[in-house]
Amino acid sequence: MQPSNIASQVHHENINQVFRSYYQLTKPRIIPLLLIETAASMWVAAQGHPNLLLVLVTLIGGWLAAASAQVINCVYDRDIDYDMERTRDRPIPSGRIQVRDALIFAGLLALSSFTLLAGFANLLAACLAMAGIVVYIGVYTHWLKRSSPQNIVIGGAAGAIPPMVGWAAVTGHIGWAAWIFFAIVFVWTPPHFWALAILIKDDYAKVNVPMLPVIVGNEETAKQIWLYTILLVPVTLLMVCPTEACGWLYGLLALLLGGLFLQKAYDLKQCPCDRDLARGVFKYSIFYMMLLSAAMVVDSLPVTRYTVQALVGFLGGTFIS
Ligand code: HEM
Ligand SMILES: CC(C)=CCC/C(C)=C/CC/C(C)=C/COP(=O)(O)OP(=O)(O)O
Repeated sequence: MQPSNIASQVHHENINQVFRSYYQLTKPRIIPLLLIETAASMWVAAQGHPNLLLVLVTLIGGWLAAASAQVINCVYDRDIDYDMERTRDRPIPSGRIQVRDALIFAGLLALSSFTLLAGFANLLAACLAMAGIVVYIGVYTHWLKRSSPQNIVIGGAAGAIPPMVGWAAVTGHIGWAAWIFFAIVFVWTPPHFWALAILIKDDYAKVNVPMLPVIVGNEETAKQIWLYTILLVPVTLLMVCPTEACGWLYGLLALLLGGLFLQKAYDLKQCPCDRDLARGVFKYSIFYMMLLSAAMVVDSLPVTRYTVQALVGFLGGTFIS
């Protein structure tokens, strides 16, 4: 190969590496679920037919805001990320990205998110996305993560904001159903995170981050996971009654998915040191939120509503006659 070709190949690989590092800084694997919730909320708010261009714009705006929040979190936590095995290879602790560059990147992401949402959705959606960044950084990362075992209970409010962004983008206000979707994610977050925290508590203990299992042990954490899961099921049903934002198909699926969640959380409560059970609850929590969101979308579609109505009418008629 010619020296000039080798130089150009090396140059391309370096550029790819830089892009990859900035992408990695946004903790990209977490964001899709936040966007799935945002989209589901938009489908429910628009009763099954949201403007698809608005959905696209809102998801891009939501992605930019969540990415900005994660980049600032990576800057703030670079000291502990360096000390934890799991996070040592992140772009800042491994020296691939400088703090100043990361902050500029985060600023540009937040600015693009605000501009896009304010310009093409509405100001409320844009402000809510910015509130998500403020709560995640101010309340969770700065205030509570290193000082309280309840850090993710209160700080988890940040992760519950995306459905509100979606609702606001469609309706221009925050309705009751949007608050209930917020509550669903809020109550779901402790089982989601504490199950994982049982698995990685040694890492957190090493850097003095008081995650619940580090402070109270696996048994009490598993009990708390169980209690939050019990609370989660009725909260999901509030979307059906009294708000009537979702129909009975969603209600049925929410019960089914919630029942499985309860089963897994109960098994973990019985054997709090079983790492496979903890991993099972963590993985299921993600699957659960995806399917619950999908259930909201399917339920909101006009075709589903007609079919369920017809079916209820038919069964009712058969039953009466
Ligand atoms: C304060 C609240 C939360 C905390 C502390 C938390 C913490 C974590 C942590 C530490 C991981 C492992 C990530 C890694 O190894 O890099 C994780 C994974 C994940 N989280 Fe959360 N989480 C929270 C809320 C949420 C919310 C609201 C969502 C979305 C609705 C979410 C979705 C996910 C997903 C999808 C993964 C799996 C990513 C993968 O495939 O590796 N999390 N979470
Ligand atoms: C609307 C909007 C902008 C919302 C943003 C909400 C958001 C980014 C939620 C993510 C929560 C999360 C994955 C925390 C990871 O905890 P950690 O950072 O303590 O995990 P670590 O131990 O892996 O660093």
